[in-house]
Amino acid sequence: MLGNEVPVLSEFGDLEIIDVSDLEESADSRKLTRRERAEQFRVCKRRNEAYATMLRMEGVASAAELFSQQPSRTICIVNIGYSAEGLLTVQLLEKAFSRYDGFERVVVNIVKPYSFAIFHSTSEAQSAFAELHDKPCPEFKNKLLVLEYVTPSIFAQLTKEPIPGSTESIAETLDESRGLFYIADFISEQEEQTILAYIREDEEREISTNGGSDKWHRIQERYVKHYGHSFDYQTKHVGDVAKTASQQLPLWSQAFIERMSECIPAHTLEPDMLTIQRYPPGAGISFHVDSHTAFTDTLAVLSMGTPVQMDFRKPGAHNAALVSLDLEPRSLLLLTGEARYAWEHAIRIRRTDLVDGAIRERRERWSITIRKVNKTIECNCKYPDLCDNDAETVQRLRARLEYQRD
Ligand SMILES: O=C(O)CCC(=O)C(=O)O
Ligand SMILES: [Fe+2]
Repeated sequence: MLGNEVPVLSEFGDLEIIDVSDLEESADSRKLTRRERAEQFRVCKRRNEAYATMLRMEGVASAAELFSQQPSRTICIVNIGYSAEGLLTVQLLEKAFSRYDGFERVVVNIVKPYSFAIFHSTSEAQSAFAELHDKPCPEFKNKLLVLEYVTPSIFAQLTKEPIPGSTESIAETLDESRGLFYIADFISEQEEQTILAYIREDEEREISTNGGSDKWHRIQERYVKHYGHSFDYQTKHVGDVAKTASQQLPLWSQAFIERMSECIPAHTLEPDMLTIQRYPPGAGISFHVDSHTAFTDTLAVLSMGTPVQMDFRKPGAHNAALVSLDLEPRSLLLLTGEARYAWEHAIRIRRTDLVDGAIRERRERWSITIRKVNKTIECNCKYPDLCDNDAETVQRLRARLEYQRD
């Protein structure tokens, strides 16, 4: 068991992020076997990431702004929050902390991968801290808990507590007036089955004609396949043509693309790129805005299989408000204008969604995203927060385009 041998990463003043490669040289790690050392690297890396995520989400540059050097009755669990365990997180944390005298409650916010445990008194919190910090926690598969004392007044969720999964804290809404269109039952069940059968058929054909390999690419836990153009996940722009399943959109997509245009004529898309994504249960896509300079205004997402919750947030805001939208199978989502350019969207990586107070298990989901490539690689939107028009990578892509034109 590694226990206390794992280096402590948080130093006051500034957060000290340990370079995991330094561990190789440390006297302690030399006594460990290769396997133990690999495990130590992994734990250390995860811990670095947990601190960095918390700083980023709270919008602060240094750990000293978040954590208190003095013990307090409120403990932050830096590396456990609402995530893959979904609502269970609350119960598991309660189980872990309620073993100690003076435990009052845990606070978990559905948007945050960290959480808080509150005790009646500072001395009771200190006893729990001493027992739990940096120790394997049986409730979380023996993960080492990373704890810090905090002053509650600086965390919005400790002063005003949203119920996990509730939408009460939403300060803004997204609707048609802001460019979000949601059309339930855009295709019928029969059409959904037909499209899924075409997807399977294409895969079988690829395997038989490509010496046993298909055109799916794995991105984190999900699988993607591109038609028309491929996508480069580094540059967030059009990628290598060899990575497409075909340079044409599939024939079977024509009918629903036409229907899309009829549905909302003002947002006719004339798409030249189609991406199929397959999400096994628990998979998701992290918060992002589809590059402004890579694609034109309207983005369309057709959902199939199991329903899933999509979250939207405005970037940069301290304790960003979240808007959640349930994407039902067979629905079509259109993101245009403000909803497309000024909000980030994500599908959280977790196995359950909380919908109307009930836990819903996720099963397999497919989505088809339809876009038009922005040939100029330029954007002059009025939403600069998320605009990549001036990004160095984009300037380089534009320069290359001009060079090719000359
Ligand atoms: O799969 C989805 O529903 C959304 C996918 C998405 O946001 C994207 O590919 O940019
Ligand atoms: Fe997206």
